[in-house]
Amino acid sequence: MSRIVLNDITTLFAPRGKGARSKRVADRALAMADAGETREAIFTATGATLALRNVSLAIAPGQITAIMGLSGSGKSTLIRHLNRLISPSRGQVLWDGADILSFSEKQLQDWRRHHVSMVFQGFGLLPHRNVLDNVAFGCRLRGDKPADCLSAARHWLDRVGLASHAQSYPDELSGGMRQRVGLARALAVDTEVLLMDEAFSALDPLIRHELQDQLLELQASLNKTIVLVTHDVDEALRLGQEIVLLRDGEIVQHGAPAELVQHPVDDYTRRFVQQRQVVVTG
Ligand SMILES: Nc1ncnc2c1ncn2[C@@H]1O[C@H](COP(=O)(O)OP(=O)(O)OP(=O)(O)O)[C@@H](O)[C@H]1O
Repeated sequence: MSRIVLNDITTLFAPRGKGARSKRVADRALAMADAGETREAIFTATGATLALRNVSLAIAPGQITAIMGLSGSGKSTLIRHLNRLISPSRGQVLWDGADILSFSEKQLQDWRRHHVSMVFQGFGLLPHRNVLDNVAFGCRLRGDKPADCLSAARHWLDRVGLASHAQSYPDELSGGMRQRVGLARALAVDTEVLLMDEAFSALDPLIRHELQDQLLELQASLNKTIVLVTHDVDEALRLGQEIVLLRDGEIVQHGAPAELVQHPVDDYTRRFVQQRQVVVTG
């Protein structure tokens, strides 16, 4: 059963402003969204961007879910709801049935440290700490014993093929190596859920491919719940066991890769998956 569920999420980014005015704008934009107005119409009338509209999604446990869609379709906004980096204007984000939007700051911090980690596109490494300390960082932050964190860090550095670079600093590594460090750091925290926002996008195609293979190899034994955002249809189809296709903030289709390829629900989905080069069977 899914531990993490988005329940009818609608998210607006209102123009900067204060108090009553800002609330009036948000209410008007929500009313327009409910009336089925387009994003453009809502933006023109209110200045608010409708990033997600009525998104409901149960994340498959122990599998890789790939969120794909064009630029601006709402992918990053969606994944950031899963660890409450962004809160919706309306709707619920449930963890084992409890709404994480009602968590206190302390509960939220504890929950993130124990259950959900994130790998970013920009690597997010600490420049003044060596690779080993960077990998151990999330585990240390959680308050685990330093020796345990270092031992986990060594283990994961070894698994991503960077054991010999433990004492290097981030600026001494290539982009691909830095992303491996980011991945090792997320794995060293050993959370059940791993969020990856365009984690491989900045890398050149060959290295990207290599890292995708590495992720698949690791996942074969880890069986983590992984949610990854990508605008690259090949990456989504290679890695995802479940694919969620977004358009203009709405889920157009959600299913297994073969389902999207063989039974696209509309022309948009068909055109999207037709760009692929990978072979999808099943
Ligand atoms: N902080 C923000 N303030 C205002 N608008 C925002 C903010 N973040 C995102 N948006 C808008 O919300 C919409 C969805 O953005 P989002 O970043 O989720 O899309 P995306 O699919 O991840 O795009 P990309 O692939 O280009 O990163 C876009 O129209 C974007 O301009």
